[in-house]
Amino acid sequence: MNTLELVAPTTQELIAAGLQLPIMEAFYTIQGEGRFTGHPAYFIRLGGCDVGCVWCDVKDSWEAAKWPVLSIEKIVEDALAFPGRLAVITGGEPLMYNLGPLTKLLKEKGFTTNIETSGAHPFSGDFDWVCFSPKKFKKPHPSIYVEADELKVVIYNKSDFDFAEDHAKLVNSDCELRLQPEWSKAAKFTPEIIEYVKNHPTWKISLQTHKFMDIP
Ligand SMILES: C[S@@+](CC[C@H](N)C(=O)[O-])C[C@H]1O[C@@H](n2cnc3c(N)ncnc32)[C@H](O)[C@@H]1O
Ligand SMILES: Nc1nc2[nH]cc(C(=O)O)c2c(=O)[nH]1
Ligand code: SF4
Ligand SMILES: [Mg+2]
Repeated sequence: MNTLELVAPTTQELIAAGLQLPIMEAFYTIQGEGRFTGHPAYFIRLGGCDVGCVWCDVKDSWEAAKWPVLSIEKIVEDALAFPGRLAVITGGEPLMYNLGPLTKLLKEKGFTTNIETSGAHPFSGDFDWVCFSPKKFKKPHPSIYVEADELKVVIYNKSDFDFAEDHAKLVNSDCELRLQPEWSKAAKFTPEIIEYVKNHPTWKISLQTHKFMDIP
């Protein structure tokens, strides 16, 4: 006699498959940074990051276990409640997860998909725009360099200009290059970034405009 045993997958297996993901928060706002500054967008912030930037503005996100695990169907259903159809996947570090199923479903439902990533984990997902923000605290995975549409380097100290140039050599020639002042050092570094961009015109400035507008 044949016995057919059906074992339900565990949460860990569903997360590994990218069918469920830990969600710290999701909110409809205005993209504050980079290429799509000013565009209305639905942000999906995944929990979990192992990069450890000393100046990270969302340290609460780091511990994945703190956040509820939702199915990708629920994540996309929640996004559909708002009129905008630009979805930004961020974190935490979103590439800690398999983003294939979530981005496939978002696109099936009519969303344009953008990602904010440090590139510290292997690339996954179907994205219309990849914003790559490399970090000294954990080396990017080599898979990010061909994917990046935008290189957005945070300037926290002087050596970050050289770090930015080193990464500019590694991305595609059509990748947009931006320097973004670290928020707490913005008063000190914004004037230097302005001079740098004027003297190195392949670069542009990105500001965290949502913080000036006092929106999420
Ligand atoms: C919070 S991170 C999440 C996505 C991903 N872990 C990453 O770092 O790209 C989103 C963006 O905010 C930037 N960021 C984080 N903290 C910042 C700060 N204090 N000042 C300026 N930019 C910051 C990151 O470099 C990244 O471009
Ligand atoms: N408005 C707004 N724009 C953003 N662009 C990137 C953000 C992020 O934390 O990934 C972010 C964010 O947290 N809020
Ligand atoms: S990689 Fe992103 S989420 Fe992680 S610590 Fe750095 S800025 Fe924060
Ligand atoms: Mg942010």
